[in-house]
Amino acid sequence: MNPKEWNQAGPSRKEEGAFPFPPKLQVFGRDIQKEQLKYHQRRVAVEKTFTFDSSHHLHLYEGKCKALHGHTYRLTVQVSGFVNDIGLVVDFKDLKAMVKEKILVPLDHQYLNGVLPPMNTSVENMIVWIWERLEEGLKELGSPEQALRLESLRLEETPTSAATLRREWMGEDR
Ligand SMILES: Nc1nc2c(c(=O)[nH]1)N=C([C@H](O)[C@H](O)COP(=O)(O)OP(=O)(O)OP(=O)(O)O)CN2
Repeated sequence: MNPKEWNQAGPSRKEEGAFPFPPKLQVFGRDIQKEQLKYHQRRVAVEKTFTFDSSHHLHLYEGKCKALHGHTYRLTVQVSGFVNDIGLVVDFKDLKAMVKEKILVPLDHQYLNGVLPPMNTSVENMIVWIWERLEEGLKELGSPEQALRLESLRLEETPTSAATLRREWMGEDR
């Protein structure tokens, strides 16, 4: 039985080994209208994780990290906002392009002490620099009504060591 015949057979088919198949595919404009694509008017957060490989070393630090070494960093970016007409806060594809331009291109396969502003290249310092860059990049995404904002970042240096930054902390002086 081909898929078309199966569709016509509908859900009443009860043969041995049969599996449920949608009786018909939803057709835009007939079964669902544009106004229905946006289900709610709530703020929702989406997350995407990226990796980049970089070398670095720490100053005034007694331990193995004072020597030049490398990490595969994992960066998780959380963005919140109101969904657009088709039910997306931000297209993951657009978020990826922005993070690539602002963070991955400058940092991936680079010597962090050489490409970041003068600072110790700890995850605590790096995550604030990353926040500033992403907040700038987010201005180019979404519409004003969506009110997109960066909610949190997590930067993992190793599988067991990470820093977290939250939006509310960026407003704190100490
Ligand atoms: N608070 C911080 N401490 C350390 C940082 C940092 O950014 N912030 N960075 C380092 C080093 O870069 C080091 O590579 C990572 O440290 P560590 O977690 O100790 O690495 P290990 O591979 O030894 O991790 P284990 O899972 O414990 O083996 C040092 N400190």
